[in-house]
Amino acid sequence: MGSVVRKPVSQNALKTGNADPQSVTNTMAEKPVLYYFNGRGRMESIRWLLGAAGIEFEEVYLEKREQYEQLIKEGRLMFGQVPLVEMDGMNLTQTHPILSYIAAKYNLYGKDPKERYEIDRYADGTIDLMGLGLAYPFLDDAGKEKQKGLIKERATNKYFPVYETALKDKDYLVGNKFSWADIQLMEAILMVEEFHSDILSCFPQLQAFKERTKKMPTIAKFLLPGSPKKPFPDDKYVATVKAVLKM
Ligand SMILES: N[C@@H](CCC(=O)N[C@@H](CS)C(=O)NCC(=O)O)C(=O)O
Repeated sequence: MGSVVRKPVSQNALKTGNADPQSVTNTMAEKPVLYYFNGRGRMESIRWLLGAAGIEFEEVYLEKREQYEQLIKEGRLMFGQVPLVEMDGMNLTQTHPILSYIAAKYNLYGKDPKERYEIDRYADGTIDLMGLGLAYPFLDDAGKEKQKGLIKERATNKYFPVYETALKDKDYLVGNKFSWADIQLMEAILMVEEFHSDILSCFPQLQAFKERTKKMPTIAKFLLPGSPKKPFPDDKYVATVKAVLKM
C-alpha cells in the first residue's frame, strides 16, 4: 500500500522546498514525474529508458533538504531513498524494479521469463559497471585517478567482452529484438567513453552496435543537446547531493 499515490503534494511546492502538507492535489500526473537531483546518479538509466521508449516525462529536482524530508514525511520513499518515479498512480522506488516496470510497460522486456532473465542479467552487468562512474564524482583527486583506471580495467576485461561475444551474430542482446538491455548497454558504452575515448578499439561489435543504436530515432533525440540526458556530473551536483542527503 505504501506505493500508492493518494494526494501528491504539488510539484511546485516541492520545487521550492516549501511544500505545505495541506497543499495537495488530487490530480494524477499523466506523464511520469521523476524526483531526483539535477544530475545523472541512479536516475540516469531511468531517463534513458523513458527516452528510448519515446515517453515524455517531467522532473522535480531536489535542491534542498526540506524537499527530501517532505517526500519522506508523505511516506513516498519506501526506504527513504530516491530515485522516486510517480507513475500510473504509484510511487515507484528502487532503481532496478523501476526500470523493469518501465521496460515491461513499453514492451522492452522480452517475450517470456527466460528472455526477461537474460535482459535482467545483461542490464545488471551494465549497472555494476556504471556504478563505478556513479561513485567517481564523489572521490578525491587520487581516488578519481584510481577509479578511472578501474573503469578501464573492468570494461576491457570483465564486462565489454561479454557484450562483444553476445553481439557477434545478432543486432540486439536478447531475442534479436531491441530491449532494455540494449539501452543499458548504450548508456554504459557512452559513459565509459567519457573516461576512455578509445575504449571500443578492441570491440568491433560494440562499435557497430553503438553506431546503429545512436541512429534509432528516440535515442538520436535523447542524445541531442537540450534533451533530458544529464551532463557529466560537476561540483555543483556533488555539493547538492551532499547537502540534501547530509553526506
Ligand atoms: N537500492 C536503491 C538505492 C538508492 C539510494 O541509495 N539512493 C540514494 C541517492 S542516489 C539515497 O536516497 N540515499 C539516502 C539514503 O540511503 O538514506 C536503488 O537502487 O534505488
